[in-house]
Amino acid sequence: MGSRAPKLLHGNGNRSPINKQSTSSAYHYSSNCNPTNQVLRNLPAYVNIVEVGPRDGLQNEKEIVPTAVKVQLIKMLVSSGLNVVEATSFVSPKWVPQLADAKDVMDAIRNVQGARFPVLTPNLKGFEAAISAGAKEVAIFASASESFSKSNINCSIEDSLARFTDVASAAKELSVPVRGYISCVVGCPVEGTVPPSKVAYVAKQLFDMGCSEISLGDTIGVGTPGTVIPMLENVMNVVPLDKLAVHFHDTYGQALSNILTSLQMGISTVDSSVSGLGGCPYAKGASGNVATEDVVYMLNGLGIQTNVDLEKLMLAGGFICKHLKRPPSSKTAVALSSKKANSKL
Ligand SMILES: CC(C)(COP(=O)([O-])OP(=O)([O-])OC[C@H]1O[C@@H](n2cnc3c(N)ncnc32)[C@H](O)[C@@H]1OP(=O)([O-])[O-])[C@@H](O)C(=O)NCCC(=O)NCCSC(=O)C[C@@](C)(O)CC(=O)[O-]
Repeated sequence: MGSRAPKLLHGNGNRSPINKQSTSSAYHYSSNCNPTNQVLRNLPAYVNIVEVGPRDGLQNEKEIVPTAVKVQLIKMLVSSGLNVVEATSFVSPKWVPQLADAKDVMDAIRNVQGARFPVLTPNLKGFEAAISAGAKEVAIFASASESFSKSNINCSIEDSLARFTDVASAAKELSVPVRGYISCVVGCPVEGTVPPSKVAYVAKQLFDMGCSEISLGDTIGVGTPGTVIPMLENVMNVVPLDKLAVHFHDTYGQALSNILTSLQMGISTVDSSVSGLGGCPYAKGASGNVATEDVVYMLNGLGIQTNVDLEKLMLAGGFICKHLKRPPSSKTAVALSSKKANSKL
């Protein structure tokens, strides 16, 4: 069913609006990529970045981040040009206390223009609360690993799919788009290797229930191109390529290579988290998401449009890291701050 032919090729024009990107030489080394190069020619001309920092990035933080700081972070991310910012989750506050202020966050960003603000909803209760709070898009989150499904949402994969069918039907009635996540697409902290066929099975279920996009999450960051390619091939056999996104954590430093591989296979939607914040509270040992700054830096280098101004994005990363009392941790922020420090010597 899924076509392997990439939709957006270098030099083929673009469906998405493109703002001016930062071209300051400190932030951007211009691309000399030849779009006819064999290796590069399947790359998309535009990559849609789904910024998950305010949700995935913060959900694991022990100290409660004040609502005003979350709202300021979201506003700074939007002003950097990111046009999809996952804002929060309508989950049980007992399970994820950090996001107990979901309604307040949504109230505060109600009038922010220029971006979509999807939110996570694990069940109908969460969906109804999200819609009452003004959410226009939601996301449901399944797993390809039985053990992770139980630890993350306290039910089996099949039970979760039944719950998500209810959410997807309620969303359809209101014409609310639903994103479907799948966790543990290559590995599970308990079960180890996850078979690609299992990921494809869950992906097909989510697609059939009406998900407009399916994000494939390497929750514990164990994937390499060697495991990501067969997983994507299996999923692409059952879900159209343009409905797929990738979501990599960077535990083993493989996230950017996995993203590049995914782009070469025709994916053009990538999740990432400002300053590499994140980690799932129910995936012990998993490190943060790939940093949005590093994704943008790589895409700039490849001459791929993103809409994102790297300089403004780094201000957002600096802002949240200052609040969390830790240095910005994207490779790009570290490199540019040491470059600045050296230039002052
Ligand atoms: C799914 C449940 C709710 C089941 O939790 P449960 O305890 O099995 O559910 P329950 O139906 O028995 O309800 C227990 C209590 O929670 C309440 N409740 C029930 N639902 C809600 C709701 N929506 N909002 C607020 N409250 C809710 C419910 O009202 C009740 O309250 P009580 O009577 O005890 O006072 C729970 O397990 C949960 O909230 N889990 C969320 C875990 C989570 O957010 N994990 C992180 C997100 S997934 C992720 O990060 C991975 C991803 C997406 O980024 C991709 C990747 O990297 O892999």
